[in-house]
Amino acid sequence: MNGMFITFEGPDGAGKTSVMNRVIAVFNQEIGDQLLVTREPGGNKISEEIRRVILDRENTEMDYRTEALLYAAARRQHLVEIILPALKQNKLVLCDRYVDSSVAYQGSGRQIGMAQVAKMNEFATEKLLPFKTIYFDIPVEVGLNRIAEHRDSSKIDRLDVETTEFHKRVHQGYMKIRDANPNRFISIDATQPIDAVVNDTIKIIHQIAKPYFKES
Ligand SMILES: Nc1ncnc2c1ncn2[C@@H]1O[C@H](COP(=O)(O)OP(=O)(O)O)[C@@H](O)[C@H]1O
Ligand SMILES: Cc1cn([C@H]2C[C@H](O)[C@@H](COP(=O)(O)OP(=O)(O)O)O2)c(=O)[nH]c1=O
Repeated sequence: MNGMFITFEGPDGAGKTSVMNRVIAVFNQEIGDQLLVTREPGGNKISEEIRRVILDRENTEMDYRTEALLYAAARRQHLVEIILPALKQNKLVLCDRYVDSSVAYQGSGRQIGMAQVAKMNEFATEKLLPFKTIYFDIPVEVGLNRIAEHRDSSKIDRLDVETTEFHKRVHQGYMKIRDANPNRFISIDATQPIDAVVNDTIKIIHQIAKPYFKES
């Protein structure tokens, strides 16, 4: 497999989406169509439909294992339709969330078990992991406060309305994944002002993906 696969991970409200949008603008100038930016769950028709089912606030009866399976199904389709073709074309792929989100949210947050969720996702991904994962490090309360302060209430989804306890377990899950993968995880202080977070992110990606930027 060619190309380079990098993921963004972190709790809700860490600023991944905002930073990703700013980073796209810069990298588009620098490497143009060598770049593919995408997000989970979604990015293609089938995965977007699954995403709508998962995040619908009306779906209160959804079983936690169903939720985990749906994320894995959306992930599989997104991998096959979007990520793998881009990697085959040697692209730099930046993806907002991937397997670590399931292990942290469903495995730890929902308490299904991190090892089981990781195992189930190995089936979905055929064990493809990112080369590096940029972790947006932020205390749970700071992330949740950002969402409460800024987000349009019509956009609040089924996971945003979860309890602080749930989000704390998600955070603990991320800490365990980070400790178990010190070579893959690179942490960014996501509590900084957005300009600083964007600069750190760009600097790190320039470093990890040097060959893509050598002519820019
Ligand atoms: N560094 C930052 N400082 C303050 N507010 C931020 C920062 N980054 C993002 N935000 C705000 O926090 C909210 C959540 O950010 P978002 O990018 O959607 O996070 P995520 O995608 O990680 O859930 C948004 O309203 C955004 O404007
Ligand atoms: C990919 C993935 C996301 N999620 C959750 C995290 C978010 O709360 C939600 C995705 O919604 P999204 O609006 O994309 O959130 P964010 O901007 O924070 O990335 O789904 C899981 O629980 N498991 C997963 O495998």
